[in-house]
Amino acid sequence: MDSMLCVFGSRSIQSGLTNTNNFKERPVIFVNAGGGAIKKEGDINLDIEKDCCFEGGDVIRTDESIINGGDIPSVYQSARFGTNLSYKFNDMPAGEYLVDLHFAEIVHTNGPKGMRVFDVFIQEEKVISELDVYSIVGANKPLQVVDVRVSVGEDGVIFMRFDGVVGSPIVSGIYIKQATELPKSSVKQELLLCNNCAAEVKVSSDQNRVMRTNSLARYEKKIEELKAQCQLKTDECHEAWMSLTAANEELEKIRMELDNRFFRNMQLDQAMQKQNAELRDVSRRYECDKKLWAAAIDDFEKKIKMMKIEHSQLFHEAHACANTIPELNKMIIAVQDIVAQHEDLKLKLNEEQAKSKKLYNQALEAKGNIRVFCRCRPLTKEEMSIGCQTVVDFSAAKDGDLTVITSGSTKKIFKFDRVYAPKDDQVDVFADASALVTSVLDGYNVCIFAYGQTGTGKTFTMEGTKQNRGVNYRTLHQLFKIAEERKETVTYDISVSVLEVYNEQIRDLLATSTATTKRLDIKQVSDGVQHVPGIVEAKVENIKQAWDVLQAGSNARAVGSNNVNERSSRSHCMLCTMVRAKNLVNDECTMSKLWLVDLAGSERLAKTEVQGERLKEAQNINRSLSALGDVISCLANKSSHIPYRNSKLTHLLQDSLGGDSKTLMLVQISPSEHDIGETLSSLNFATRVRGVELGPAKKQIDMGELQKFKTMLDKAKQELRSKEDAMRKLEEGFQNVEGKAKVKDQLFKNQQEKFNELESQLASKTELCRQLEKQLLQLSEGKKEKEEICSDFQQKVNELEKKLKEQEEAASMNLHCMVLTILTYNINF
Ligand SMILES: Nc1ncnc2c1ncn2[C@@H]1O[C@H](COP(=O)(O)OP(=O)(O)OP(=O)(O)O)[C@@H](O)[C@H]1O
Repeated sequence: MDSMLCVFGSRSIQSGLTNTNNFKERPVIFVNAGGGAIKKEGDINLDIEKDCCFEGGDVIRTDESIINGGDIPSVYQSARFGTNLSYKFNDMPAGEYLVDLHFAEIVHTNGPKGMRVFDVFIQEEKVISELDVYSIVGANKPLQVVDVRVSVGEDGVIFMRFDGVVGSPIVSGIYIKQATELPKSSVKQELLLCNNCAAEVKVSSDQNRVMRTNSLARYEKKIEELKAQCQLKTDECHEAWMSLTAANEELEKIRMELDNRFFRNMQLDQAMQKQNAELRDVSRRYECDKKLWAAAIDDFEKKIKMMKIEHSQLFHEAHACANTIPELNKMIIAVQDIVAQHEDLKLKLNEEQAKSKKLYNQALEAKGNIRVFCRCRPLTKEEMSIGCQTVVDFSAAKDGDLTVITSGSTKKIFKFDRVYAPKDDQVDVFADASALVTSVLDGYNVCIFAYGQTGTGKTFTMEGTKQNRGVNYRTLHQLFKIAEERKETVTYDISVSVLEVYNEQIRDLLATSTATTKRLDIKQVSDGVQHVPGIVEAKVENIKQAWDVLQAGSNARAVGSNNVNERSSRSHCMLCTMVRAKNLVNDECTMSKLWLVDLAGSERLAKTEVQGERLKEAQNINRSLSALGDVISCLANKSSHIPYRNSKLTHLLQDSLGGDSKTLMLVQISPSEHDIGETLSSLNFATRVRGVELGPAKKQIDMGELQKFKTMLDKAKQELRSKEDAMRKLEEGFQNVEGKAKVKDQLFKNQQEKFNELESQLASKTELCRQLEKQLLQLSEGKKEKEEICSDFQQKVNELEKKLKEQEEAASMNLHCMVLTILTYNINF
């Protein structure tokens, strides 16, 4: 505060107005700036006037209490403030006065310092310089500047001016009092040192004051100049500072750039390391692969060598083969000869087969196309139990003679193709009948039928029992057996039908139940071939299938009657086997039929006493059997008309009776004396058939001729067999040669394919090797490029670092110079 006081003798007090302010000393005026008048009270013997004599400024008041406000704190609760503020007291008697100025900061009570700074001039002399009340005492606290000596001249004016340095000046009170005259002795003599001669000069206070004022003015002027210089230097400093900041910023930028470069460099380093690692890996793999390839190539080369050797071997073999071509040609010619021979032999075979067939047929025909066998059953248990006598003698059965004791010693002799005694079994019967099976397969129609009285064994002979099969089973078995044997040269298509003729009606025993009632007729489909339209023809491929079908037919027959035997004796059971053959050698096709017929009991012929249904049955059986006899008789007599159509039986058998067809009649008889009538009847019927049909001429066939035929047949068969053997051997030889040639050919082909495959593999591997080498080259080039880029970067980074260092040094030099300049300036100052 004291540094702010510009007038000698003035002082400051940091508290409010008190009695100590010497009010008794001739007060002139006390103005309450910005406030009203305050009357003297208590100890204070002072009238304070309301604000007056001012020019400019505004009034401000506060209710805040004034700390250390003294005896009249209200003086500080009001103030005048503002720019261009001044007070002018007129009519003051000339003389010396003391002025007390009272201040309090009641506006900017919360600071900060420097908000209000001002100078105070009295009589145009600065008495207070840059006063900041707040910075000295704070807010709402009084500050007094007292005893500012003022001289009033003749004009009687005291003029006070408040000049703001920062903000507007403020004042709370102005106290003007008359100063006592200072005694002369009290005028203090001061000594001043002469600048020129260094002598001490005595000067009075007033003189000193004037000098001080003058030197103050000089100093102030000097200060102004220094201030201007300082401002200049500050500006320079600012500029230097700004350039330093710019340099720093530039430096920062460069540092950042450097960092970025460094970072990128690091990244590049990493990438390079990675690539180096990859490259190393690739190189390593390349080396491994190279080794593998080298091994593979070695291997391939070895294989190629081997293959070349094989190739040359094959080449030689091929040459050898080529050399053997003439031999091969010879062989081909030989084979062609063989083939020609084979064809010739085939032709001959055909001829021989035809001949054989013809001979066989002739042999059979020699035996007779219609043959009659007679079979006698044994006495039944019942017959034996009642002591029945046998009336049949088989002592000459071997020659086909049969003697029947008719009454007493009367005997009747019958002659047949074969006579079977009761002891003869099914095998014996079939042994003679089996020849006909071959004829069926050769394309001839065959008819085997059993004729005889009921209970004489017709069904036994034809069907037999499960343990002892009859003609039907054995014939079919033989049929399939021969067909199987001939399958290389002939294919057979076999089907069977089962029929029943009862009361002149045909019933299909294989048909379904609804069709059973359907009336069936016989139609001629082609020359002499009879057919029953709508009849079931079951295709069979083996004996089992055929037998199953026949059994199904037998079962169906049983459905028609409660008693099978009863029914069987009153109807004709007819099995028809159709054989369609195709000769694979000459493509000849044939179709033949085998009829196996179990006729109704013949005793009905004689019994005329029956009535009704039985009579009708008997008449029908009678008619059909005599029609059969008539047909056979006419055939034997070679009549122009054969009455086939007189019965369903003969009509059905039309294509199997007569012509080239073979017929075998099995006459079944009973040995019992009780059946002698029926036996003689059957034998007479059979004799009529046989006798008429064969006739004495045919029967007396020349046995020598027959033997000749047989020998010829055997010879032909023998020749055929040997030719067939030779043929087979030739064929085998040819096939052998052909097979060998094929094997060699295939071997050569395989080797060639293998060689080609290996060659293509080698080519692809070489290509792969080439591509990998190229890739490796590219990778090494890439690596080189990247290395170059990296070294470039490194160089740039080095350059930048260098530059940065230089810039840093330059900046620090600049800064150093500036600091030196400022320091020099300050020192000078
Ligand atoms: N050669 C034989 N050996 C043994 N038993 C036989 C012989 N022939 C027939 N029999 C027996 O005689 C009986 C009658 O035979 P089967 O039924 O075959 O006669 P059939 O002539 O067919 O009679 P039907 O005309 O009534 O059909 C059967 O029990 C049969 O076993």
